[in-house]
Amino acid sequence: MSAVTASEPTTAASSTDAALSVRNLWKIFGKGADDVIGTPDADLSRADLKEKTGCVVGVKDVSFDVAPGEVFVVMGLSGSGKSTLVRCLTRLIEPTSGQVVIDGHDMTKANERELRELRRTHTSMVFQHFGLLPHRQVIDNVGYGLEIRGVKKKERRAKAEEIVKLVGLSGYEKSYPDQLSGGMQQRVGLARALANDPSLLLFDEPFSALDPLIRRDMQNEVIRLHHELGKTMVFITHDLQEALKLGDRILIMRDGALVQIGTPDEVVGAPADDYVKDFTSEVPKSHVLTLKWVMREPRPDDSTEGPVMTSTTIVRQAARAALASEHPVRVVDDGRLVGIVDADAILRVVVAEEEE
Ligand SMILES: Nc1ncnc2c1ncn2[C@@H]1O[C@H](COP(=O)(O)OP(=O)(O)OP(=O)(O)O)[C@@H](O)[C@H]1O
Repeated sequence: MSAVTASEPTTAASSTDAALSVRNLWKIFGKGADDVIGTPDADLSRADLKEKTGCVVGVKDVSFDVAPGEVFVVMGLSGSGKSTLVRCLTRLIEPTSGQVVIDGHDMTKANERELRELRRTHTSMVFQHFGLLPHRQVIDNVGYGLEIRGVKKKERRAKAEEIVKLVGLSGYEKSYPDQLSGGMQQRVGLARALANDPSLLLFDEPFSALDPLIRRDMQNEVIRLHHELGKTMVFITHDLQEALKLGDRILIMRDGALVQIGTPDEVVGAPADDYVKDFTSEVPKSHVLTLKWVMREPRPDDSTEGPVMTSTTIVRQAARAALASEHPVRVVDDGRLVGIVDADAILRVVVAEEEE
């Protein structure tokens, strides 16, 4: 693409104001795991390390920050380390080394008691297999976390009822989990996570077991809840479409290591390597790429009469107006002309898509 792609990779929050800050996180499974980090063995590939020491790398020296209110997606193939990573954040799996800070609290330094408290008050997790209590009604499943925290029954009920309504389960308060469909059970899972009012919501492939249509509904539900509540979310998935749909930014993992972090359009527009390129090859580019990826430098002889759009406009949304105009699109950010998009540039993205 003859595009002006000059832009800094999206900046994450600096570690001081981040909702979640992860530094040099490692998880190595197996005997002698503690002795690997800091030695040349740590640089071996996952397969070579396993052959030499019997240890398996789950997470390999991963660092990133998540900004407050951000939806941060972690994706990768099966075995790439996503579940291990998300479990290390709250030390459901004990990291081998590294630092995890949630809302200014160093999870990795906390003692057992502090850790339990931090988990309860700052995080909630939504699992693939719901993890609901079968002998409890919906309302009591939703209020369970509050009960553990010692919240009085009346207050618990009121909060649970409010959240049940929020996730669209009104009328099902007295149902038991096995009386609900998979999608509804996962709504209960979501409600239970939200009832704790965590600052960080963790999702571990929550919709993987659902039918495609229900899955789409639930993704939309997450988007809606995010708009309403603005919670910081870390969302694990192996599905790129899901990652692109939900993520403000996406972290791509392979063999435990971080391969790329970027916004959806960065991952699709400038894949870091062939692994990411393979993932993104099937993605309809016009649905993800923004004008930033197809614009060229302005020239003095450019028409000043074309439609004006921002560089973050998705190509598909720009296409109709761009193609209907006799003049090229003027890309203007903060009152400044930053680029020009010719009809050709739009067509190249759309046509390339049809050829794939
Ligand atoms: N308890 C364990 N002991 C040894 N190896 C483990 C353990 N748990 C995970 N692993 C290994 O760590 C690597 C990462 O696994 P993990 O489950 O985190 O990947 P994933 O990306 O979440 O995969 P999936 O999508 O299949 O759940 C894999 O090679 C796995 O076999």
